Amino acid sequence: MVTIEEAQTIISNQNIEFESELVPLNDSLGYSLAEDIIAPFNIPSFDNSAMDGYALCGISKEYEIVGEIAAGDTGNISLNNGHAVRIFTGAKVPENTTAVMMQEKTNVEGSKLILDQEPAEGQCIRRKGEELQEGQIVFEKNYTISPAGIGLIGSLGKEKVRVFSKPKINLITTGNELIEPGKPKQEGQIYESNSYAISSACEQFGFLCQTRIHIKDAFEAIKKGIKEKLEVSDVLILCGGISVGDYDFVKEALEENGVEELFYKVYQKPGKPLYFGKKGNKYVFALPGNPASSLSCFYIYVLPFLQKLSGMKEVGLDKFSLPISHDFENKSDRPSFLKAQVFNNQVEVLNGQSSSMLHSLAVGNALAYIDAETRFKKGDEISCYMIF
Ligand SMILES: Nc1nc2c(c(=O)[nH]1)N[C@H]1C(S)=C(S)[C@@H](COP(=O)(O)OP(=O)(O)OC[C@H]3O[C@@H](n4cnc5c(N)ncnc54)[C@H](O)[C@@H]3O)O[C@H]1N2
Ligand code: MOO
Repeated sequence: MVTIEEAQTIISNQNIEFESELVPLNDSLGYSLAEDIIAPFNIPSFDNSAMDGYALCGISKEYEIVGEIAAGDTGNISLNNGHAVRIFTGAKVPENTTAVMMQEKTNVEGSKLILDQEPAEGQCIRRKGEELQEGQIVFEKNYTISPAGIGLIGSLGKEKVRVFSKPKINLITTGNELIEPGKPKQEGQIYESNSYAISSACEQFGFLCQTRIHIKDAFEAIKKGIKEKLEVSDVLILCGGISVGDYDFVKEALEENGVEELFYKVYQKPGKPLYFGKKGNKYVFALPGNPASSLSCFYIYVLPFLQKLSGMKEVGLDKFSLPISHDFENKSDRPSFLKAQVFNNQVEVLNGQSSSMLHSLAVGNALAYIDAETRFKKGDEISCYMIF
């Protein structure tokens, strides 16, 4: 049995052999860069107008309009003192432009342009290189690509980016009592639901569970399933059958497949029988079958590991310390992750904390971490991991 901190340290200390791939920019959201992105040219790459209006040469209140430049025009026009050209947002400003005046502050009389006020030098001009200079590092390796990041990389003219590959994940659920939703249910059976919760939690954070299979509580079948799925996985997630019952075959089946145990059992509630192991550069999490245990363990242990494997710098759920909105006593002798709701900068620990109960996890948005046998008074600060 290890502590929560020990388990987290074992997970985060794994030496990872990172793989990278070239992906189309459009598919790169949520991936982490496997190389620095360097600006191949200045952004903006030419001085351009920030407004629809007039490019002006010299400081005055009256100008002669001598032409027009639209966005995308490539011509090289040069202005003389007292001249103005009609210009539009994003269009290249002519040489010798002193300033741009937005059209709302101008009056046109024939070819004369009359301003409400004199322009300030340089106003409404976006200068070449003011955002990024050629050769500058735009994003460092390990940057996780956001929508704005995709936009900026696109503006550098790149159509593909080299990113760290995301882990290949497969999921095995076990248990004789479990049947697929949609099928008729007999007394003593329950619907299999953990695979839905875990695979969608993967998706929530940009990971894909390649396959989900279900195996009955039969040692040989579980052993065979692990062998097959381990071959095609970077991370194999099992769910159920990891405790100490006569039909809990997962740990032994992992051993027989040559998986080395990195830890088994964490002093926590829920999720005590959590298992983590490895075979070569493949990793296995065996999550306890109780629905709230498996999903909590996914969030606290599996997610940061998947993110680490994907080359992310910041891993794990967002964590905040917030005041609790009511008195609370954790009666458990184990440190606990409690289903909670963060609202208006306060934390409410929800009813229905049993490891088998998903409703509180489904309507809540956080896991509140509380030490064993601890009392909280309303207003005391409590650590919250945000799950949504
Ligand atoms: N004698 C002991 N018994 C148990 C201990 C213990 O220390 N000593 N630990 C308890 C704790 S804590 C947990 S958590 C569970 C975990 O057990 P398993 O990982 O072996 O899970 P199962 O027994 O297979 O299932 C537990 C529970 O969850 C339901 N389940 C399982 N898989 C699914 C699924 N895919 N979808 C929906 N529900 C699922 C299953 O029907 C059981 O009700 O062990 C305690 N026992
Ligand atoms: O640790 Mo178990 O997950 O309490 O039910």
